[in-house]
Amino acid sequence: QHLCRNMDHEESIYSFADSDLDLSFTSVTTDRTHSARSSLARSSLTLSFNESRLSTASATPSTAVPNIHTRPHCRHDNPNWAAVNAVTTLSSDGALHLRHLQLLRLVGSGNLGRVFLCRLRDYEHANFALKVVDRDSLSSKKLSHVQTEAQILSSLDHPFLPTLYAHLEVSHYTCLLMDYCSNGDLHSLLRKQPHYRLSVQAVRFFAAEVLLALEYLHAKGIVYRDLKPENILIREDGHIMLSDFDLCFHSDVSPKLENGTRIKVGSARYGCFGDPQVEERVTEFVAEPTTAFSRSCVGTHEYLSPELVSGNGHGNGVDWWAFGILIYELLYGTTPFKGGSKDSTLRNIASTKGVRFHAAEGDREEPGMAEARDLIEKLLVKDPRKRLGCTRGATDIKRHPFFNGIKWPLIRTYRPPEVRGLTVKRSKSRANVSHVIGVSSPRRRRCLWKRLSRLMRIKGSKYSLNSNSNYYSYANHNVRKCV
Ligand SMILES: Nc1ncnc2c1ncn2[C@@H]1O[C@H](COP(=O)(O)OP(=O)(O)OP(=O)(O)O)[C@@H](O)[C@H]1O
Repeated sequence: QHLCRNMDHEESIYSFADSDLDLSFTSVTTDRTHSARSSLARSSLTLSFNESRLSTASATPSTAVPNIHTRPHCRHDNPNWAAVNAVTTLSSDGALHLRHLQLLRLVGSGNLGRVFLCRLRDYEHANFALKVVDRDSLSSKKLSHVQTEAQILSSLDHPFLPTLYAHLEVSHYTCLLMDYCSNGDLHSLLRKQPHYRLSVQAVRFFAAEVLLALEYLHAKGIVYRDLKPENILIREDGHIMLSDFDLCFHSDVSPKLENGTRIKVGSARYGCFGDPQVEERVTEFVAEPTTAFSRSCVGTHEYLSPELVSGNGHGNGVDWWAFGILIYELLYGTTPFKGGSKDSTLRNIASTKGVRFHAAEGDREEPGMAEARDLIEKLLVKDPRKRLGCTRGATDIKRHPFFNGIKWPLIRTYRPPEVRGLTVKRSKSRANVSHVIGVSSPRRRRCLWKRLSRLMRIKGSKYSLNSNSNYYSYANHNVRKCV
């Protein structure tokens, strides 16, 4: 074992070579800031009736095979890629090895493995998360989950999903190098809020980002099946990253362009700020895995949909149900069908009783709550055939009044809401903005905002905009036609 330990500010830093490995890391300190997942985190269950999983990829050998996932997420403005590329350029076989990594601390452990904060040697500014799975300690079923996760991770390219920088198979360990989320998970953040509740504006922000992540997964035919606040990590910049793909299943999807959908738009005569709404027929892209089917009962009790509980088979609708539960929990601090025990929770879900909203006494109705309740009711429809999202996916959900005003392509540039316990670092990197809106430099961005502000002044608006404005400034004022 080649571990060199360097105690620095009570932080253990480990550098190691690939040979003679012991990655049990029993002596590594745990992250105290986020203490990984809170002890109240709910664990996922897996009960297989007739497993239909992704075909599993064969293990990648540890050496001599380039294990870097350079495809499509390789953007020059991502400092993590720059660091990985620099290291692998100097590596004799062009591959990344464990010896290139420095483990800083343990950030959490789950069913399958442990996750460490780490850096590449000599690249102090690029933080990564390394998920280490000891394959020898896992059942064949859990091993298939690891392979599912690795396979899905390697196919993702979305700002609200993890980038897999490298996949290492070393001895009996599988190591996945991903983006590190310094703000912990949404479940821990929720527990820091009064009554475990977030404001409507904060919920709208997080839900909108989760919706985009689910939309992307579904467009690839991936049904996620484990949506819950514990699996929504928060990056350094306050934007989300959905994690934990071991319970996903894969299905075919046939993307379609649908003509003739009627949507309400601001009238051209009134420009950005016109109240009168006119209807317009639009062509929409719909990519929803409506034929997805699995019988495995997987997920987390409080988030299981009725069709999952019944065990007669389920499809894409389980994610839209869970999305409804998520919005409910973020707003109300608890889940709607929770009972005194796991069994009674499952009974409540399976019963014909609909969702009920528990307002705490003395609660003032926040603007947006009525829309939120309406959306929740439409998502928590027990019959998946009638549930919002099940036929046309996120396309229909995005149009719900709860999300009114959100400029979906710009959401990556919105400033995250101010939430107790959330420390947001404004990224100076261009990657922060260019991924979605294609504005390639801060200078160009400033120009865009200047032009936008000028345009708004011309239109006689009393509102001013700047690139740091919080997203709900946009949400409240319809600037649709201006951008
Ligand atoms: N990229 C990351 N950045 C920061 N923390 C992370 C990251 N990935 C995972 N974690 C934390 O590490 C812990 C375990 O991670 P994860 O849930 O992926 O492991 P797992 O073994 O798949 O767990 P599960 O039991 O949910 O299947 C969690 O507390 C999670 O919040």
